[in-house]
Amino acid sequence: MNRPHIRILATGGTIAGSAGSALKRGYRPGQIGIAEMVAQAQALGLEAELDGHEVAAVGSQDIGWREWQALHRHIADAYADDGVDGVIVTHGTDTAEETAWLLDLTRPAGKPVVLVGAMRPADAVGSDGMRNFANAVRVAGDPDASGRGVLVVMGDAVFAASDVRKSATAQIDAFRGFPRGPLGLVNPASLDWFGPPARPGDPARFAWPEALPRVEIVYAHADMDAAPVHAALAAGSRGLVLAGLGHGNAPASVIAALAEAGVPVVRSSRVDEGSVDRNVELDDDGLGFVAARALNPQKARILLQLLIAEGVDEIAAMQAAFDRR
Ligand SMILES: NC(=O)C[C@H](N)C(=O)O
Repeated sequence: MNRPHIRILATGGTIAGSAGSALKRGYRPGQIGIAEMVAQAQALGLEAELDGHEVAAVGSQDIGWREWQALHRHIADAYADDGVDGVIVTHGTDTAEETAWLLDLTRPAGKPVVLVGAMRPADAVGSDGMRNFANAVRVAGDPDASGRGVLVVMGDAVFAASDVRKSATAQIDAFRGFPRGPLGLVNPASLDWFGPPARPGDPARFAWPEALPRVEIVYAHADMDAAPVHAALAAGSRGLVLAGLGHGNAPASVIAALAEAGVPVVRSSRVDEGSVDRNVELDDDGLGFVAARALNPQKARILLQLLIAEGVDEIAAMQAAFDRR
């Protein structure tokens, strides 16, 4: 079999991070250039041809619209290039789930697109970066990875963009999938999928938007008032996501302010696990809210931004998009 040709799009993150000493805790993300990373990977003898582009060199806390536009364009170029079999995006782990989900919603489920990061910088004792990278090469080069949407490879597991979430601040095993766990397990020598691709041949769900509208997340807590809702609206938010208590709840004064906000409101939860469903403790039909279902607040925000950008304004149509995920 021919060796797959994989395009690496580098954005920085801890996978390219350096502390300057194996024993230092402090480090800076995005220090190792793509040429060096590709050379290190090739020295492992991976069965793939790699070419690299540096899209950015930042911690993913600084990733946003500019980098997303560039990634989307580079991935479209890779799709159009018959010589490229798959794409890897090296990315910080803090916002990997948001980038993966945005790309997943705006790209057809064709050639594999795999995000990969690391929890420890490249020069740390027991660094996970090169192992995760070698795993990502195995996934991106596997024809069976296509038709699964954008994937995230971390900690020897492969996750779907819709499910993946960072759920630990520092452990190597920081990523989980909800409601589905991993789609497969991977190591540098082997890859096992737990089922066939769910979306073979699926087109993109959304066209790439000209801009993303401002959507704020309101984080709920005990003894809260409606000031954050008013502040978000004053800042020009065109939609709101509630990172709610439990099943997407908030104190009565906050719910009243959300119902009167005059912009679409999606109820999600600050709790890490479980779905937020319609009309359970709150009358979503009467209040005009959308239930985020299994999407966490940061991913609900991206979906709401795309819906608003596309001109969708009916609550039922928005709810249908969240029901489908
Ligand atoms: N582990 C990491 O990659 C964290 C880093 N702050 C980033 O997201 O870029």
